[in-house]
Amino acid sequence: MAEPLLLIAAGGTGGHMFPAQALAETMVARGWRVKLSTDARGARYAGGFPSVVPVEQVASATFSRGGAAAKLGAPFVIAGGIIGAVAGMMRDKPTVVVGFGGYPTIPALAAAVILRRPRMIHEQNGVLGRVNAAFASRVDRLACGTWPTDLPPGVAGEHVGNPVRAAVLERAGAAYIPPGEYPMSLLVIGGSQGARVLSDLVPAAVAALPETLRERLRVSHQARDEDAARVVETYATAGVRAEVQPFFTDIPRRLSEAQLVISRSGASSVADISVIGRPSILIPFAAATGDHQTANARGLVQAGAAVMLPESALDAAKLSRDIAAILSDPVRAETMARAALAQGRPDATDRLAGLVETLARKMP
Ligand SMILES: CC(=O)N[C@H]1[C@@H](OP(=O)(O)OP(=O)(O)OC[C@H]2O[C@@H](n3ccc(=O)[nH]c3=O)[C@H](O)[C@@H]2O)O[C@H](CO)[C@@H](O)[C@@H]1O
Repeated sequence: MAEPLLLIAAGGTGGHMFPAQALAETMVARGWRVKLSTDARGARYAGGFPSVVPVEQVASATFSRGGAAAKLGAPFVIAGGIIGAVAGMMRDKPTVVVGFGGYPTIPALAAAVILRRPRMIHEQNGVLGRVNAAFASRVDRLACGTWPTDLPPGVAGEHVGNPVRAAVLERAGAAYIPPGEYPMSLLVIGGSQGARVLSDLVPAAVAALPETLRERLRVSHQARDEDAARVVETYATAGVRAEVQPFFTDIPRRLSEAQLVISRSGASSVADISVIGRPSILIPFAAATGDHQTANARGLVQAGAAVMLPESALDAAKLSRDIAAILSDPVRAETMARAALAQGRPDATDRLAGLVETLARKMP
């Protein structure tokens, strides 16, 4: 008998593609054949998938970007995509279909509904994205990366967690050194694109810290290129040692060395902070769809692992007080670190793979 086939459908952002890649790697290792369905944007990330995974490109269609013509044409592009996906699915007969969110997942999920193939969704955020919400009641399983996740009435989700990178897993639960009378590390990250608000507020907040704290601080600050010069200058004027980069490629190490993390609450950032287990101040991106970054932060906040500061009510003075409160209280910082670790799901990929295999076993 041929190996079972998993069809993975994922949209064009890193936020959807990275967890999809983690599942692909695990299923290939478990002896499955895997196929990826994505659009041109997503295909840019396909190089990270195992080389045995063929990529089927669907036409991009979105209602949220582009001009009026693109939006008017989107239903036709999607309908064409569904017809193509039905034909492909009749030929390939995938054992299971998994969608990771984004418009490019519509053809594969719709074809799976039409042809009654076993199907599931993985939602990374604490609020369902538009496409995942549309299919939530039409799939066999709904796996959630964030917990709790806001779900429509009558829809049940299962918490599996968000897959994290192998380099993060290597430092899962690394020993935490609480703040003290020695050099301390503060990590400031804004997600894959960086975040201007953190460059506006954090250096000024750090500059306003009591001198005894300031002189012991070592800051790693992710700043967009256009913001870097003023960030560097504010830290230098305050006499604070800081390393400023547009993207740190060694985040797992910096996270594990940090006494405190200040971050946006994108799904993977929250997952990384939890799996390694560090105290954090989270500043959700207010314009995210359905305010999902606030929902992403909720689990850590409710567990006492993080302080959430909404951007609308935030200034450098308030942020400075919150940083000082955590860095001056090693017992609290250590409790927060432990609470973060308890929220981590280092086994997220395995749990997701387990759900796929359970669905496959239910096949007639
Ligand atoms: C602005 C926006 O809409 N962002 C969305 C985007 O997040 P976005 O892709 O910005 O952010 P995520 O937090 O999900 O992932 C960022 C990843 O980059 C890493 N990192 C960060 C900084 C750095 O210097 N180096 C580094 O390696 C983080 O540790 C993390 O692993 O997709 C996520 C998943 O759907 C959503 O939750 C976010 O709301």
